[in-house]
Amino acid sequence: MIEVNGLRKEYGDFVAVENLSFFIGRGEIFGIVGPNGAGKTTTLKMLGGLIRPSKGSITMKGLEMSRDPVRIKSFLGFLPEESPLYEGMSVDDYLMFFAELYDIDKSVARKRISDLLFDLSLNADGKKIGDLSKGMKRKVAIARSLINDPDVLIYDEPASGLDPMTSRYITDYVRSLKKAGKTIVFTAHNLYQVESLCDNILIMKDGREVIQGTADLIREEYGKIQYRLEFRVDSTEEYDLADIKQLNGGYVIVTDDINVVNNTTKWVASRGGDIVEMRTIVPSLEDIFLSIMGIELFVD
Ligand SMILES: Nc1ncnc2c1ncn2[C@@H]1O[C@H](COP(=O)(O)OP(=O)(O)OP(=O)(O)O)[C@@H](O)[C@H]1O
Repeated sequence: MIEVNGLRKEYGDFVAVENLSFFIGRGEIFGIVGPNGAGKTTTLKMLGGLIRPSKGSITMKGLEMSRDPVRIKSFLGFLPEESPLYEGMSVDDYLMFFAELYDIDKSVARKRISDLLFDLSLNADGKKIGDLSKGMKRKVAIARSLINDPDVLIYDEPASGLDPMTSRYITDYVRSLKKAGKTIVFTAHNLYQVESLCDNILIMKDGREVIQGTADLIREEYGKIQYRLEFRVDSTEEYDLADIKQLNGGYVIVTDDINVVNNTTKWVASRGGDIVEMRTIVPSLEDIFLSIMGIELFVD
């Protein structure tokens, strides 16, 4: 459904996205995660045809974005990170306004709007958009992204910054959109959300791919079982088996090598020290993500 090859985006001298390639099958959910500034929004904007890549190609349903942007946009639904809404309009008028932009027949639009409001549990009671809660505004933006009944949805952090209930609701709603056959690309900061929703995940850092694949593949590649050994000895001056950290008057090592654990245990015993605790840790996707980002885990 979507094929991206060698995508690059420069802003002046700054390269925001570099050599990104991926493939998304019909009806799949593809999640892009990465720290602030990783290039996620820039990537989505290129996918949405809002900005032009400096290099590389985007193909959707066999159409090339650089050649057929208008045709592609007719089957796209784009949800920006922050959606400017017309605050003075009612929800119905606002959605009808966008339906008209898409040239949708009035009676079809009316039915679609009423279905969307029902599906999203969005009862605005005739209020102006400006008077709605943050979660309701997000739902209005989602409804707008669906007004043309698109096949492909590009959602920038659809559920972030919302209360847990609305966030959960939107996550479940995205899942139901997949069931309805939509292909979805979205960015998120919440790794649990990504893992629960996505068929494939792309982790980005500094504009580049770190890894992509299923959550299981990422776990296999980066999520080796870790051993955490905490011990006490008088001095670690002669210890050179692993990186060592001081903690609570003792020492800790974290390693994926069981031999290091065994040899450290022997070394501690030979120095007359004590093992305080030995445990194994199966990293979650969140742990893997943080460790890819260079954050040291499991030491404390
Ligand atoms: N119009 C622009 N001009 C110059 N630099 C830009 C522009 N838009 C984005 N950037 C830079 O490109 C980099 C990637 O930005 P982008 O918004 O794509 O990151 P992101 O991964 O979406 O971050 P966040 O999680 O904070 O939304 C950042 O360093 C950003 O400052």
